[in-house]
Amino acid sequence: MLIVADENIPLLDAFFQGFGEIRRVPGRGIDRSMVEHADVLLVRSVSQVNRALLEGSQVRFVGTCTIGTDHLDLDYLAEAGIRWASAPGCNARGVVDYVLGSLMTLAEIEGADLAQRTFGVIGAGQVGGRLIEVLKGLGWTVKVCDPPRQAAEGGDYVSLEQIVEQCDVISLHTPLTRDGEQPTWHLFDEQRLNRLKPGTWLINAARGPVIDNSALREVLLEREDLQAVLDVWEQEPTVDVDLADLCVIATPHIAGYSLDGRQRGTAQIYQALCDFLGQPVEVSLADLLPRPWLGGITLDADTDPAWALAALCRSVYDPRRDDADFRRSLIGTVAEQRSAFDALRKHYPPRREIDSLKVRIEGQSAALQQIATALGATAI
Ligand SMILES: NC(=O)c1ccc[n+]([C@@H]2O[C@H](COP(=O)([O-])OP(=O)(O)OC[C@H]3O[C@@H](n4cnc5c(N)ncnc54)[C@H](O)[C@@H]3O)[C@@H](O)[C@H]2O)c1
Ligand SMILES: O=C(O)[C@H](O)[C@H](O)COP(=O)(O)O
Repeated sequence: MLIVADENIPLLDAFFQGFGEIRRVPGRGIDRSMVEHADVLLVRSVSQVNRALLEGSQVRFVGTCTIGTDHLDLDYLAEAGIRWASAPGCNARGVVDYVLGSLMTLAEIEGADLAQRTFGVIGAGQVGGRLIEVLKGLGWTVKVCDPPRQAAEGGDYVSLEQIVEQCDVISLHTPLTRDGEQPTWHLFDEQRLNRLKPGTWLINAARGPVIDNSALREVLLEREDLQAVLDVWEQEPTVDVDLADLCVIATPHIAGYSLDGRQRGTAQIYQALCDFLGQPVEVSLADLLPRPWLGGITLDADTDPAWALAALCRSVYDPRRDDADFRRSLIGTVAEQRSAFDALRKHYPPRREIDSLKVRIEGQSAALQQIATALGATAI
């Protein structure tokens, strides 16, 4: 069996060498000649998987080691009888850590009390759902907009307009969709961006085109009260440098790049391939994932809760370094910037998720206990 795989998928040998030959290819430059003799194609979000790539090939299984599936032409895969799998939720915690780290930075820059802000989460799936749990666990006010979920299950949801009118912080966690009843392409267009409350913080770690990037650039130029955090870009790896300059935090699509999340994505696709081939699952991620790096943090019961929250979040992930690295890369020609975007992602320094953090509180403090529990840290 020939497996053609994006060279940036971690643990390829550990999970897939038992199936046959693994041929590594550059994900962004993948073409027909590279896949025509493959039985299995393993990709990440930078490969467009469609008729143009696969027609005439012998590929029977496509696995994307990512949450997002907008780079797969699912209609074509169904029509061609090609089985596909993604890795739902694999790096959701990493994205939550990114949003939390960004909030700590925004609060510091703006001198804001996060507990006094109203949070709006758009999309309550794997990422948004976990984020909502953390924000509510911290005792903060959260409004949620997810029309598809609302239609399917009912529940305590608000409209997009209510989010725009009532929330001080808006975090986007929808898939990128262009069709259907609730398309998310340019969900935040010029009109909607202009209606944001004064002083709104807008965070996008979903997919770039969920916000009309040109409109956002113009609105940010006009309205200095707004603050934007962007991890994803409409034309990535090409970045609108003027827009990046106007953002408080700008990063090269690394929100979900925790070591745990990336390895979990590979493990999920390995399991899906075993299922497709009717083979037993023999390799376990638990045997491969490094032990947590941060043994534990001890907080004295008198620690100021706001300080403790920022310290815990930042001990896990602080986006300021990624922001600085990214801004340094936004020089030279567009071609140089595009390859720098990919290089920052390819050589991304490993980081762990907050789930692996252990917290011990010396003495009794309900406030600190609430923070540790909300973050998902393990009590020791
Ligand atoms: N930046 C990163 O590194 C990174 C990492 C992981 C995931 N992502 C992206 O984050 C997004 C969310 O991922 P997820 O795993 O939570 O997806 P998910 O499919 O689990 O959840 C998405 C939710 O959005 C809802 N939704 C769909 N259309 C909507 C609309 N018009 N308005 C409001 N809600 C809508 C769905 O009903 C669903 O509940 C995806 O775009 C994914 O590709 C980015
Ligand atoms: O969809 C996802 O899982 C994320 O956006 C993922 O982090 C993208 O990473 P890439 O596949 O581009 O390496």
